[in-house]
Formats: sequence, C-alpha cells, structure tokens
Amino acid sequence: MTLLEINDLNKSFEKGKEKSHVLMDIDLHVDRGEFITIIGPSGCGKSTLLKAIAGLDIEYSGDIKLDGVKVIGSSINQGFIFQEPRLFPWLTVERNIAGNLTLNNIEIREKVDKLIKLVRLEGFEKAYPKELSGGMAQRVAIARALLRKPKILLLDEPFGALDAFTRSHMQEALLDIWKEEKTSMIFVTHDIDEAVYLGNKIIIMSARPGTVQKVVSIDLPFPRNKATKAFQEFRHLVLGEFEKVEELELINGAGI
Ligand SMILES: Nc1ncnc2c1ncn2[C@@H]1O[C@H](COP(=O)(O)OP(=O)(O)OP(=O)(O)O)[C@@H](O)[C@H]1O
Repeated sequence: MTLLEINDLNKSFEKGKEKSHVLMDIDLHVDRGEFITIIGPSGCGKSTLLKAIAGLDIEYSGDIKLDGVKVIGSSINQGFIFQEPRLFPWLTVERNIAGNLTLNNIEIREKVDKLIKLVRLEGFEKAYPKELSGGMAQRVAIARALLRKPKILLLDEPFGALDAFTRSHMQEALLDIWKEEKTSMIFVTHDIDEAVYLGNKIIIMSARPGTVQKVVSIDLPFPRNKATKAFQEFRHLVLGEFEKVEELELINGAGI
C-alpha cells in the first residue's frame, strides 16, 4: 500500500537573475514499511528532495502526498535525521529524547525507556551529549525522532561522519529498529555498499538537474552478508548504473 507519493516534482533555486533547476520530474512511490536508499553524485539534489518530503521546503511545483494527504509543511509524520545529531548539549540523553514532552508522564517515561533500550543506550539515560561517541549521539537523535511515531523516517547521510566500524554497527542497529518499529525509511547515502545493505529499493539519481535515473529492487533477505556472491552481484549492478550517471568522477573515492 502506497505511503508516499511524489508526482512530477520540480524544484529550482533562484539567485538574482539566475535560476538553477535542481530537481526535474521526480516521480516516486514508497510503500508502507519499505526501506528506500537514495544514492547519486554530490549536488544532484538528494538533500533537497528529502527536505521537500519532510515539508521543510515547500517551494516547488508538483505534488507530495504522505498517507494520502498533501505535504504542506513539517509535521510529526516526518522524522528527520541529519548527518550530525543536533542534540541539546545541556540536556541529558533521556531529556533530549523526550524534548518538549515531560518525563513525569508515565506513558512518555515508558516510551522513552523502551526507545533507549531499542537504540541500546541503557545506562546512559543521564549522560550528556559530550559524554557520548558520535554513534551513540546519532542513536539518541534516532530515538528522539521515533518517539513522535513518524509515518516515515528521513535520514540524510546519518552515518557519513562515523568511522567504518561504528558505521557498520549503526547499520545493524537501524535494521533492528526498522524490524521492530516497522517505520518506513528513506536513507540518503554516498556509499553503494550501505545502499545495497540497507535498502529494499535503491533510487539512483543523476545530476543537473537531479532526476531518478533508475530504481533497483534489492531482492535479498535480511540480515544480509556483504561477502556473499549475491550481495556482490547487486553491488555490481548498482555500480554499473552509476557508470551511466554523468559526473561519475565526483563520487569516485566517496565510499565506492
Ligand atoms: N538554499 C539553497 N539555495 C541555492 N541553491 C541551493 C540551496 N540548497 C541547495 N542548493 C543547490 O542545489 C543543488 C542540490 O543540492 P543538495 O544539497 O540537495 O545536493 P545533494 O545531492 O544532497 O549533495 P551532497 O551529496 O553533496 O550532500 C546544489 O547545486 C546546491 O548548490
């Protein structure tokens, strides 16, 4: 069943008399519970697309509907995770997750405790952001977004700043969360391995203006193993599509 429907999305930025066409004729359908990954060259409009879905930017032509309702601004239906966790440094882990909701409310307390368990931060409830590693801080941000029970979680290169080891753990943790919460996900990455490891479907974008070049369904069961032949075959398929995308040189060395 369709959760997100994007029809004929076009987006331009204007700077003085100059107009740059950033997204062109984007059509995208996401089913409930899907895990979509988006890859594409730097500057092809991945973040712009994600912000439009989040309702953080509504200056575009075309239509975005979430659960049948036109997106006209940001709401609790769309959770957003940035590359950096954006926590409040003066609040503890549990208070960062609760945000403007009070932990004195038993229901909120229970939900926060459950999420702390889910993102494996038990014992760190009272810790402050400066006491956390990058991966832990990003897990706090994910828990904070999940508390609002979003219909879709939008993740803009959330593990881009993490070392390879932490990144791999975070991928596992996110898949556990997806399995448990069944939240639909749209995950932007530069890394083909990450896109194939996490996604049911990979959206490959090309640049100038940003368009959907190809949608590849990854028909591999979870948990996936990056060392298997089947995984490597999908990786090569996606890489092959990438080679058709202009400006391949821009993404060389960025995780491929
Ligand atoms: N607020 C803005 N004003 C003007 N131009 C913008 C603005 N935001 C983005 N752009 C331009 O739109 C294009 C797409 O940017 P966007 O950040 O969406 O790309 P991206 O694919 O996410 O890039 P990256 O992979 O490097 O993060 C770029 O050329 C960028 O310079």
